[in-house]
Amino acid sequence: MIRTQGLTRHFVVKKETVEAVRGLDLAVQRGELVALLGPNGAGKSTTVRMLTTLIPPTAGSAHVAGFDVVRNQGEVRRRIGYIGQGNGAGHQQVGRDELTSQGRAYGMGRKAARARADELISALDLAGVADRKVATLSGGQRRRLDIAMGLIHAPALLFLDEPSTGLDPQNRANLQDQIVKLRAEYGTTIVLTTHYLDEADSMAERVIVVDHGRVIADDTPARLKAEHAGDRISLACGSDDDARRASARIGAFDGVDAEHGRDRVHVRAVNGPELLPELLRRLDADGIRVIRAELARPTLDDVFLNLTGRSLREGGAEPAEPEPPATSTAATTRQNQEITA
Ligand SMILES: Nc1ncnc2c1ncn2[C@@H]1O[C@H](COP(=O)(O)OP(=O)(O)OP(=O)(O)O)[C@@H](O)[C@H]1O
Repeated sequence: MIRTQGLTRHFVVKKETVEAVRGLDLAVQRGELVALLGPNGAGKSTTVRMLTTLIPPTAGSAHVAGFDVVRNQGEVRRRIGYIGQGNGAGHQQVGRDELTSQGRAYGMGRKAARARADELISALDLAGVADRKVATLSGGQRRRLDIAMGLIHAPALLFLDEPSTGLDPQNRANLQDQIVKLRAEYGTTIVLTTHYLDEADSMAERVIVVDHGRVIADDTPARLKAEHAGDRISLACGSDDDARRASARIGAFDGVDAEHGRDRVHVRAVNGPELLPELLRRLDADGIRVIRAELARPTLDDVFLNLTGRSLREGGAEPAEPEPPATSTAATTRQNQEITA
């Protein structure tokens, strides 16, 4: 559905070149729900704007729905829907009329446009508000109307640029449910950009992590977390000596990293839920006292932190916190230093 090769976009601002997107190679298959995840300024919107023909690439190429985004703009536009960051519907218009007009603008007959508007109003739970002026709708309702506008011509591919930015958590969760339902109902391929980690994690089958205009990881959320982050186990031991012995014992496990600092042991592994009871049994058998054990499953933020050394918090990537002093008993890797960060 999407194929790009070396897709690049520069902007010149006051004689300085901003390399917004640097040589992106992407492939999205029909029916996928893909999230482009990255901090502010990573190049997500610029990528989507090139894929939707709104701006031309500086270099490289992109085929969307089978057509070149530069040579066949019209063909691409007919086959895609695009919901940008601003609201698309006119505020003084009635939602249902806006939808019908949008359908007419895509060349649909009056009857067909009305029928499609009715269908989307029902699919997006807008029945109670579709006959009100857009200005009177809540942020979440307006965003759903935007999505209906983008789907009016039944595109095979829908781009959503930051669909839930500005919505409160409840409206955000509702919108995410609606998008997943729509996708199941219509089989639309969906590419969304987000800097909400939970949004990418819960909705997308595939997350493409973008940083400084480049793809730095591309996989399912589960595999990204298993490969680039792992589970973290934190043990509070009965004494500093217990922690030192525990760390040495755990560090000998295959594929497990352990560090200790005072009476604590920090462990990193891929199979935390299965490993933790086993660790506790072995430490107990060795007479090592563990007072408290905590298990933390990884997030996509941990993935980003491991890949870049920065944290992808809502609103931007920040430098990681300085690490507390720790002594490693396993092979020291950058990842296991970050366990304690
Ligand atoms: N029209 C423009 N003129 C100049 N610079 C631009 C323009 N559009 C984007 N940029 C710059 O390109 C870089 C990438 O911006 P882009 O909007 O693609 O990032 P983003 O990942 O979508 O960020 P956000 O999450 O904040 O929307 C940024 O440094 C931005 O300032």
